[in-house]
Amino acid sequence: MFSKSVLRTAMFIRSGRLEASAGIQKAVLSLPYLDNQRHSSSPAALTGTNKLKTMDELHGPSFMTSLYWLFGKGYFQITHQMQIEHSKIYGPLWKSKYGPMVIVNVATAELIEQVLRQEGRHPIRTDMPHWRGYRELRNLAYGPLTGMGAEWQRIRSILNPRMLKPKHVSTYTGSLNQVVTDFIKKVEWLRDTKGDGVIVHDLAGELYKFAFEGISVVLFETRMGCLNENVPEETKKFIDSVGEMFRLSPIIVLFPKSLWPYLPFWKHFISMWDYLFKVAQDLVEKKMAEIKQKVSQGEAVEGEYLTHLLVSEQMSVTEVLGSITELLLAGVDTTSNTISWALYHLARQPDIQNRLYKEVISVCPGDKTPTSDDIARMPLLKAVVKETLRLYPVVPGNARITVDNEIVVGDYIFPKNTLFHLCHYAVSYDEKNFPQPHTFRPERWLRGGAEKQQQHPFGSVPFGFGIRACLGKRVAELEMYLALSRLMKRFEVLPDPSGSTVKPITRTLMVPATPINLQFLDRKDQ
Ligand code: HEM
Repeated sequence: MFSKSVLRTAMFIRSGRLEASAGIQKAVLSLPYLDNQRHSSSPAALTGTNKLKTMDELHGPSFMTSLYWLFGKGYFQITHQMQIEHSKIYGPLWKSKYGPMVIVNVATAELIEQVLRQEGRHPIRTDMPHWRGYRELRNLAYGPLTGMGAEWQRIRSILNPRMLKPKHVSTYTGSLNQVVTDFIKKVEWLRDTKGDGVIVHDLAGELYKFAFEGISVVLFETRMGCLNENVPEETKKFIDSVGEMFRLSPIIVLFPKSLWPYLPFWKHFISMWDYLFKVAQDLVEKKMAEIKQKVSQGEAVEGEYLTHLLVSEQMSVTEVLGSITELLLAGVDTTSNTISWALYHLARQPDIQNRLYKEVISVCPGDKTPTSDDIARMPLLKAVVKETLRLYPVVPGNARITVDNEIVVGDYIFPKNTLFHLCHYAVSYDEKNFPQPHTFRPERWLRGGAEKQQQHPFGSVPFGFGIRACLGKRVAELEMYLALSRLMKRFEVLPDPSGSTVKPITRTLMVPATPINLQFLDRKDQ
């Protein structure tokens, strides 16, 4: 099950034919599966050299060539496609230069596994100077997205249990199901009042409000009214601010920090962050007032995520605010876009949709709403989500900086602080990993299938891997499973009659380039 090339490299180091530093030896030799494997040659040996190459020897586009690809050839918004094109030109490992920044691109499942398995104790995605810069400017705390080092680890250890432990996550099912009920009503209303009785326009936009309501109910135990007929102004502004912040982020980071204050959009970027923190601050303050009131009346203080964080006093209020803001930010268009893409494909493949419908009604007949136990008995539903995330990895290219030690990747040795760009998108479209890679085929994920057994475990890792992996994975999955299963039960989903297709673009995250419009017909038995 583990990558052959990691093993080959590791075996090679072990055989003593390689001059690697003690740090690398330790990192690679600590791989748990090393002793079980027998491979005779390393990638270096395969190329006929016993010496690892250095980063200087790695080829790839110059700064000017990269700029030409981004802005001349128009790949700026489709950098995920650029991964595929560049891997065809340069092979699975290449170096891109962006001014003073050098990025090592990694584009096979084996090599991605190698990078991730050699991570140190405190992995870093990127140093996010612009996001961290805002927090420094306003004297705010870093959250799980922007935190680093031991401080990040401390925050994660406090945030993790109630986000990732199945016994805690399953307690969110009831409130999430209420949000799904309201979303179904909203779909009916939108279709009947604005879509000639059949169409819901801009489904991703509507699901964004659903996801915002869903994550708010988990974090704050509060309904935000995002699914009301008239969405509160504050929510609309929050949505716009997240969008603007994500749009400006990749542009700002291209400039040196000293120039940021002079950029025409820097003030706008700051004001967007101000608004995001303000919304979170209002919610935290509201919750604190509720807790104080309960305490003063001698009542027991019980509640979900935010209450737990505030009451347990493991974090200061400023730290709670920093983390909650980042959870809100990370937890909305990730899930909403995935649900949108899943419905987009199910609408185009009625056979899969019908099988899914049958699976759902056999586990949850009549009016029964699904529980986490029910979801466990819906393998096709899970496969649909996995396949959607393979085709549209929300984070199509993830970054990693190796802070703790030098690492060996393929035939190369990289120094500390190398910035890797893990090309997940290119890998999930590699037909060696996924035959017919452009086709939506959930069955490739079903257990027992021949294809499943051949898949490389790092072929599609949409939530990341290791201790820095997604904090909201379990909540996101629960939310997506509940929404999709109940939508399937209630509606037959068909494509937009205009026949328009939707492509993804990358705006920090991968999002639909144009609105997704779908028809929602009542199931005959409803
Ligand atoms: C379909 C839904 C989602 C996908 C595909 C997704 C994917 C990811 C990925 C790929 C990462 C980076 C992992 C790494 O670097 O190895 C990440 C990080 C993160 N995600 Fe998610 N995510 C989703 C939903 C959510 C939700 C709902 C939340 C909040 C409740 C959330 C909170 C976070 C946070 C806080 C981090 C940063 C963790 C850290 O750096 O320690 N995500 N996510």
